[in-house]
Amino acid sequence: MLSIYDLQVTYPGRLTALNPTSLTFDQGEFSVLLGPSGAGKSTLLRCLNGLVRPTNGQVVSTAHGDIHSGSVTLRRHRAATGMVFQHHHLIGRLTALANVLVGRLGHHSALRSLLPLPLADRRIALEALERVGLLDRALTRVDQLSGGQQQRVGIARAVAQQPRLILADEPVASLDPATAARVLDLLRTICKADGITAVVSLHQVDLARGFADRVIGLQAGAVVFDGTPDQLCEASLERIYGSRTDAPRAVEDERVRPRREPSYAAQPA
Ligand SMILES: Nc1ncnc2c1ncn2[C@@H]1O[C@H](COP(=O)(O)OP(=O)(O)OP(=O)(O)O)[C@@H](O)[C@H]1O
Repeated sequence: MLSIYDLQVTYPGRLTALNPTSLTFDQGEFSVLLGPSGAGKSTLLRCLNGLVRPTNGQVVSTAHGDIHSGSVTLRRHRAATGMVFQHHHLIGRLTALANVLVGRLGHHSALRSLLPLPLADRRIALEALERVGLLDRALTRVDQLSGGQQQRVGIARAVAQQPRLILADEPVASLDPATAARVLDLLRTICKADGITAVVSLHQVDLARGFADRVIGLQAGAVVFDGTPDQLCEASLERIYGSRTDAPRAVEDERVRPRREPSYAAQPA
């Protein structure tokens, strides 16, 4: 569905945030990126939607080929890619519905999106809000919603985009453990129902174990683990986090979903 080949990112100042890396993300796969701060998780995610242009290597989607082969290709790839951020990136003074409608803008020309969007877009946005359980809050300003509700609006906005790919950068980092598990469960459920490929960066190992089909561990800009959650043992965590004591503490909450059988085979490291 989406592959990266020898992808490398060196930022100005010559800091290499991502060493040459090759990975393939299969259609419908729910992958979690783990790694300590500065390991390169955000850089990898931002490369996947073309927000960061790699120093070397390629990002190739089945639908569009090399995403940097032209501005139209990049625009199409981005239109098919939903983003979910830690701090939501919502407009607080606007309603939940207005924020979700932002997800529809990529389906229209810049000129057309200056006009009110068609009713069909409003229907899609309302359906997305219904799927995240917030239809009754459609006309509430998002700055009057809780953090968990705001993140569900962020997910609805990505879903309303009708994407093939969702990239989520620490989507539950600002939430309490129980809310974090519920929001992640919702994201996974929607991705699985719609066959959306998801790449999600997390700091909580337990959530990765509970929700991922595949875990990719990064350390200092290199992939040091690539496998199923079952394969994520103490030694793997040590490779990712450097030492056992550096690994984020387990989330002790019975509402964290129990591990299910992984639906995807381990990828080669
Ligand atoms: N725009 C930038 N310019 C220069 N250096 C950058 C830039 N963005 C990130 N970096 C550096 O690249 C490295 C990887 O950063 P990145 O944000 O990808 O890590 P991360 O794993 O997402 O970290 P965190 O978990 O703290 O968000 C870090 O050393 C960071 O300081």
